[in-house]
Amino acid sequence: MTDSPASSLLITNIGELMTQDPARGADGVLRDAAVVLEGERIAWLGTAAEAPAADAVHDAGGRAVLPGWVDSHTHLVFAGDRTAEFEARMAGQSYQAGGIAVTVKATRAADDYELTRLLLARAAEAAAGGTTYLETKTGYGLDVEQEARSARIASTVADQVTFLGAHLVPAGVDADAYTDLVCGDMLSAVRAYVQWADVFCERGAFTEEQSRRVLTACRDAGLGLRVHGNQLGEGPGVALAVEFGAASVDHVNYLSDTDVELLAGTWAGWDAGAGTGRRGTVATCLPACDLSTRQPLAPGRRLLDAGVEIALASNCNPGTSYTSSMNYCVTTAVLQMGLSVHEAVRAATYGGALALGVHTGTDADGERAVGSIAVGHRADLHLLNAPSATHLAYRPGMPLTAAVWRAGKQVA
Ligand SMILES: N=CN[C@@H](CCC(=O)O)C(=O)O
Ligand SMILES: [Zn+2]
Repeated sequence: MTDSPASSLLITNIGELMTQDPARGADGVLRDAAVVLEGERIAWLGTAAEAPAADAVHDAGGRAVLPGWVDSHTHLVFAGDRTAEFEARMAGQSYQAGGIAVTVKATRAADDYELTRLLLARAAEAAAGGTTYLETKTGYGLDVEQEARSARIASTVADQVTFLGAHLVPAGVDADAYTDLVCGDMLSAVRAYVQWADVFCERGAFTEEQSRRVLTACRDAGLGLRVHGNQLGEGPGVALAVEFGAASVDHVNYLSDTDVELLAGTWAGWDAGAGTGRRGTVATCLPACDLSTRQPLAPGRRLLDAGVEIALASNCNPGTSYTSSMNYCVTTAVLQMGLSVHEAVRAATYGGALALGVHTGTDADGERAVGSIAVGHRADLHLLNAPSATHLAYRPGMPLTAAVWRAGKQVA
């Protein structure tokens, strides 16, 4: 059952409130805590004994509350299914970028109503799993009209939208001519609907030179930049992302020492403890994708130890990662990537917000910071069916999401 919207809501009797607010120091955890939501924002937090009165009360029953997940990398605007490709992969075939074409065909064939319905269902599934802030991408249209349609539909559902016309060169099309199209008419057609641009810089997708052209054109058009890089082997993706000052480079499975040094260099002016200073390029790790493609897990531990800020995201898409479960990503990061629970939750909340530039302050639209629990931030909260966040790793696969508030409204 969902609460009806109240002007203020006190969530009290919280056993562990993991704020992920850097201003509270390395731990940022409050015990026996309470939070007051007022409209869309967090109005107060502190110990339950000191909580002010509110219009309504929700008893957390001693359970844990975290910031809602910030899923900073998804591809949710698609139709069709790639089960056969997944089965072939489980039987030993390797992932090839060319599989994207199967989804492009199905997506082009779906009408607006169907594509919107599918996207809404996926966004609802993500919210039910604790995701309160969602980025999604185009990239299954791959012509001017279809990319613009994907961007328009995505913008009606997702919090932020990324233009990924440079996902794959369609069969039978000259790669350089297609790159020109991405940088020209396609970019103009999507521009009104997107905040970011991305390029799949990988063998079988876009070369370094083509990626550079896409990033230059999109930067000149005023878009923030992100890169799909170093997913299937070492390559120029990370270096390009750093050169262009991209907000994030995603996948990062195969990193040279130089790649790690380059990423770490972007964070030289950042105080991770305080969450202040000059933001660098986030390394976004996608563990569900790594498992589904049987790639080595991204070296999250190595990146953190080098001083790189990381994010965890689902990469929900029909080819390499058909799940939006951020609980699963966090579980995997702890059990298999060597992150502590606190580090994994941070990467899936504050880290995602950093990767999308919404970790602090307000943006031009007056949107509030997400990914951490602090006064004035958007009231995005995830109540676990467990006394602590540790249970996400301790009880893998269990249904631990008890309730979710997005912008102050209970959505699960
Ligand atoms: N790597 C490129 N793009 C997606 C996969 C897209 C697909 O295979 O449909 C990814 O992030 O894994
Ligand atoms: Zn992706």
